[in-house]
Amino acid sequence: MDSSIPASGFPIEPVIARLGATPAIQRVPNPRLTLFIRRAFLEPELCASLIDRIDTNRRPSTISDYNGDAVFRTSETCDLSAADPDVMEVERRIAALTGIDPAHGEPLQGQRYEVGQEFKAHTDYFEPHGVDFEKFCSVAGQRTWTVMVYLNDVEAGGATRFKTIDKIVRPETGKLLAWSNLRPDGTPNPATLHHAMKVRAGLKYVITKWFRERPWG
Ligand SMILES: O=C(O)CCC(=O)C(=O)O
Ligand SMILES: [Fe+2]
Repeated sequence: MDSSIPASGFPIEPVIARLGATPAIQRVPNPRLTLFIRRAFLEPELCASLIDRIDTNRRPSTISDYNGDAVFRTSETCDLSAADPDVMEVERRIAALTGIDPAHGEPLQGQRYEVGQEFKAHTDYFEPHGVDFEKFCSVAGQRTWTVMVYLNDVEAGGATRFKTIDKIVRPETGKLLAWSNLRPDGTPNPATLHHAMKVRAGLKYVITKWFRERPWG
């Protein structure tokens, strides 16, 4: 572990410096949001193996702070086993990339979208004044960083749109996205708003890893 990186990923500057110095990573140039993209972070074989896990173990996705829209998030979710060697390999690589302590991470999840499924515009941080804040954040605190990896090339649709900064990221096998949900001053950043747009043809698979202010377990 790199001792210069805060275990939680906050303050964000040391993580930004580390990611910024990583070969093959690009930072999306925008003053309002810290967003990095790394293509081909995971090789196709590992992605395929994770897709198998997600296919066999999925359940309907859920949301916090229910907003009355029953079709806000229509995808399926898979809780990936921390004892699975492929999952352990992904965890190890995310830790090596970011320097953030795995103890501050929620268990790795997979998400699967069929044609017509989406996750409408949302933020990954929990609304500090939302009804569910206590329930989701009393132990581990707020979400600091989001790391997600697309596991396949989607035939049509399924891009991730960061509305506020007008940036659209297209799914591609093994492509990683990492962003800070917090601003440098620690407040949640509304410019992280993102929409997993409807898949138009084929299937879409991603994995998501969320880091917290305090240890998870
Ligand atoms: O599938 C995507 O493109 C984004 C997924 C996402 O935003 C989430 O699971 O929180
Ligand atoms: Fe999200």
